[in-house]
Amino acid sequence: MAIQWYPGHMTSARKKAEETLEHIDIVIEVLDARVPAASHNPMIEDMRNFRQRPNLKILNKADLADPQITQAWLNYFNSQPNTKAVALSCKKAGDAKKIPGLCRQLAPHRGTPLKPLRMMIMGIPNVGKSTLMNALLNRRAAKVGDEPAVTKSQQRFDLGDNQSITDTPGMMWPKIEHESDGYMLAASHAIGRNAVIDEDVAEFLGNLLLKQYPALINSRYKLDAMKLDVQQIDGIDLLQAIAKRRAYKRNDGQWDMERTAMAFLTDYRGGAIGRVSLESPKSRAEMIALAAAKPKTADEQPETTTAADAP
Ligand SMILES: Nc1nc2c(ncn2[C@@H]2O[C@H](COP(=O)(O)OP(=O)(O)OP(=O)(O)O)[C@@H](O)[C@H]2O)c(=O)[nH]1
Repeated sequence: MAIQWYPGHMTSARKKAEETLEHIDIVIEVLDARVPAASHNPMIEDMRNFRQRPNLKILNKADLADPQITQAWLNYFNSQPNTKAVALSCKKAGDAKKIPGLCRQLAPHRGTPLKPLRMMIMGIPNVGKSTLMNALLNRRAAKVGDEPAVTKSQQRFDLGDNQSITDTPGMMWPKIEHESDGYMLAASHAIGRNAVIDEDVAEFLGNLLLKQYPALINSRYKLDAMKLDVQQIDGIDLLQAIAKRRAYKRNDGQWDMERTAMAFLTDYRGGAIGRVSLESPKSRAEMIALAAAKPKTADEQPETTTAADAP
């Protein structure tokens, strides 16, 4: 899949974030609770470690994620040094209000008139940074939209009580190592439509959800009424079944798979299928072990000098 996910404005956003971090006490990294590892930007980790700043990880959109898997992720993140993790839904009134208190626990020496607590929200596009910001401020200070890269520049706000918070634009990193991460990010809308083919993303998502949540898929799309066995079909079969059930046809009489893919992705993004997570700490560890065991292609091999090359 060819994904152009590193537009120029993200390079300047990264440089600006590096500068601001010097004057920040806590990094609040917002993740998508349905894909907490895939939505973690390793560049943020590098910057944070360089400045040795503690880290509050917000597993946001927890209202859309599988609660059991979210708990497994919280256990995993909370076992990491200098890190605290919480799952919440920024859309729920009150959830975001817990954040300053949690940050104070990570930086107990801050939050006085002489040493205010300076927090900074970071994360990839569309994970809910601006929604969180607005919930903290009780007003629409930052623009929100269900598409990547709505926020274009940093904004700093005074929260009162010797606390300030800086919102940053969504930041991606130049090379996504695992292809499945690219698909998960596209499904969750961190990567825009112009970078990926919706039908490929929908097929990937269909395969994954059929395996992990067959009952939810069956119930949403009434597959048994179409005499389809949810255990036996794949992502393409699922999309074709949705196209037929909803009678999505093009003018030339063919099934409209583009419209079907969009409808399926919209269902997932809005939670219409149910509460689902695309990865767990266990599935993540398995995927990484598998990728490490896979022989590298010629492109991925480090350059080596063979005896034949020797002078
Ligand atoms: N269901 C649900 N949706 C959420 C939650 N938080 C944010 N959203 C939605 O997710 C979409 C993206 O939210 P934003 O706050 O604009 O995300 P952002 O991270 O600021 O995005 P960029 O500006 O692209 O970096 C919007 O449609 C929000 O309404 C949540 O906790 N639950």
